[in-house]
Amino acid sequence: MKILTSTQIKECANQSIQSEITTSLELMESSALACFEWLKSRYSNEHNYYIFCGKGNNGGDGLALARLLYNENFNVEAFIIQSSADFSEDTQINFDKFPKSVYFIEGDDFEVTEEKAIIIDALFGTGLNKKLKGEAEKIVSKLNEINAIKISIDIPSGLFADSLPEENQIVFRADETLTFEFYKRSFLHLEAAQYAGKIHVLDIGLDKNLIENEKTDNYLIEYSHFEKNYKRRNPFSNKGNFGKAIIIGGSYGKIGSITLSTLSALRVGTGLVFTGAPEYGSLVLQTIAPEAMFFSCGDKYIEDIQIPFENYTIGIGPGLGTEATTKMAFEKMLENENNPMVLDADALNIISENKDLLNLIPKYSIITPHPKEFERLFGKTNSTLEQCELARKKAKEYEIVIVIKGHNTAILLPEGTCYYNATGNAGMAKGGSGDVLTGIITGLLAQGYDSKLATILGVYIHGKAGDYAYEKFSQESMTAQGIIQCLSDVFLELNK
Ligand SMILES: NC(=O)C1=CN([C@@H]2O[C@H](COP(=O)(O)OP(=O)(O)OC[C@H]3O[C@@H](n4cnc5c(N)ncnc54)[C@H](O)[C@@H]3O)[C@@H](O)[C@H]2O)[C@@H](O)CC1
Ligand SMILES: Nc1ncnc2c1ncn2[C@@H]1O[C@H](COP(=O)(O)OP(=O)(O)O)[C@@H](O)[C@H]1O
Ligand SMILES: [K+]
Repeated sequence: MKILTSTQIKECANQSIQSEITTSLELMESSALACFEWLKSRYSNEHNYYIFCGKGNNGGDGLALARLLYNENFNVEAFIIQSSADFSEDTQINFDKFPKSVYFIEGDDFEVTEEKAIIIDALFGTGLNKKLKGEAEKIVSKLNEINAIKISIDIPSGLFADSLPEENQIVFRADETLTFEFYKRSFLHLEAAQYAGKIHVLDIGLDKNLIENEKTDNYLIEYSHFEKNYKRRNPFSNKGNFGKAIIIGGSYGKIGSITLSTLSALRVGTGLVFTGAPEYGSLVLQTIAPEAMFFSCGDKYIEDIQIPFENYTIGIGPGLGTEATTKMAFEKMLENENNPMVLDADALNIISENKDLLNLIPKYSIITPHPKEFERLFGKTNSTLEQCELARKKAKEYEIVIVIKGHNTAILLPEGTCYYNATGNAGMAKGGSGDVLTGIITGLLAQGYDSKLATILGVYIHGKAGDYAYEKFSQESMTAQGIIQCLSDVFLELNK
């Protein structure tokens, strides 16, 4: 899914209107209708709906929604922010059409009975031009204190689509946001996402051809991406058709991480998986992952990396350690390899201590830092959006794929595009989840997916398996091994 800026979204709406595909009033009605249908499918008319509206078009959506709810006998009260601004043209029409009287409010002079209350935030949408202050700030502050179900229309009031809020900025805190046609980019960054709650993208009937023509460098990964690019297994194939993944890592006390990566590479369909680890780990690896082959790279730590065959894809880093001999072995390996590989964890920590090594990373390799590892590699930034933009620059500069892991993992490609992921959950915020991702991406790369696809599909599958593990085991009880187990659910779904 494309992620467009608020200006582009407005442009799409304007063009739909100019080409007489729709009128602005019809767009408002269809937005309100989409919200109404969504609400109706989830909440009964036992609730009391308190709809807070501004005088712009976001408020118009709110007033049209209030009318639709009222006409179907829902309990609705509409509140309108008292301000010197006039209603926008369409909002005035919807204000006139609302059959009930409304409350004009200033500051905190309004009451909401908390029991069974649903607060709908239609104060400001994408037309907000600066931070909330004065009366608007007071209203939102009070709404944030009320104990009720809170739903924002299009975007939480006080938030911008294309930039992030500062600390202490007043923003409506929604449980759910009903956003129109596109994810706003800010929803994919922690600092803003905390205000938006669960995001639901509603179709309001904007012309899909116009959307198709809009240019962007930011996308959200969707299931269709996976469906379209997934390579089905030919019935006549043999193990030689599905690549050789070489997983390298592990050290004394950290054999578990390389075992997880090995199991993950096996579970995404790789033809042959080899694990290069210290001798110390061979028994564990051969017992837990008997399908993989083992080659020794040292005693307790990795000291020398000699890969005993050709045509392979390396994934290196989990549990690798940063012993002096390991660093040397790693550097030597980087000097000798030319094919794209996956670099994670300690492989990145070693590079952080010697930035010249960045230049040795083979083109189109994939690095998978979490935000702290990214910071150690490329420096501090003031926000996750700035970090993402720095990653875009670095991905271009070194011609590598950078995966910044987190709730909404961001993938930055050498050509300058960013793909965000929305699968996964907080049950994955545990040691070992990242090792699974390394194994998945290495396995896909080994099977002949190019670096871009291996990463996009890998990150998506990893989160999706995490979501299945959540259903099966709960967020608390799921483990990295549970994620690996649930990879089969993802592939079964795909093969249905
Ligand atoms: N473009 C689209 O595709 C569509 C947009 N719609 C709705 O329209 C919204 C955008 O509407 P508008 O552009 O009218 O803008 P908004 O309704 O977001 O806000 C504009 C109003 O807020 C006031 N305002 C702006 N910044 C303020 C601030 N910091 N403090 C106090 N007042 C402030 C302005 O004076 C104006 O009255 C969207 O978020 C969406 O809800 C939908 O109705 C239909 C389709
Ligand atoms: N709250 C969350 N929501 C979604 N995914 C998450 C969340 N927390 C962690 N993850 C995912 O789990 C993985 C954690 O990786 P990482 O931080 O390297 O952990 P480790 O090194 O312990 O395995 C990443 O892929 C990340 O995207
Ligand atoms: K809003």
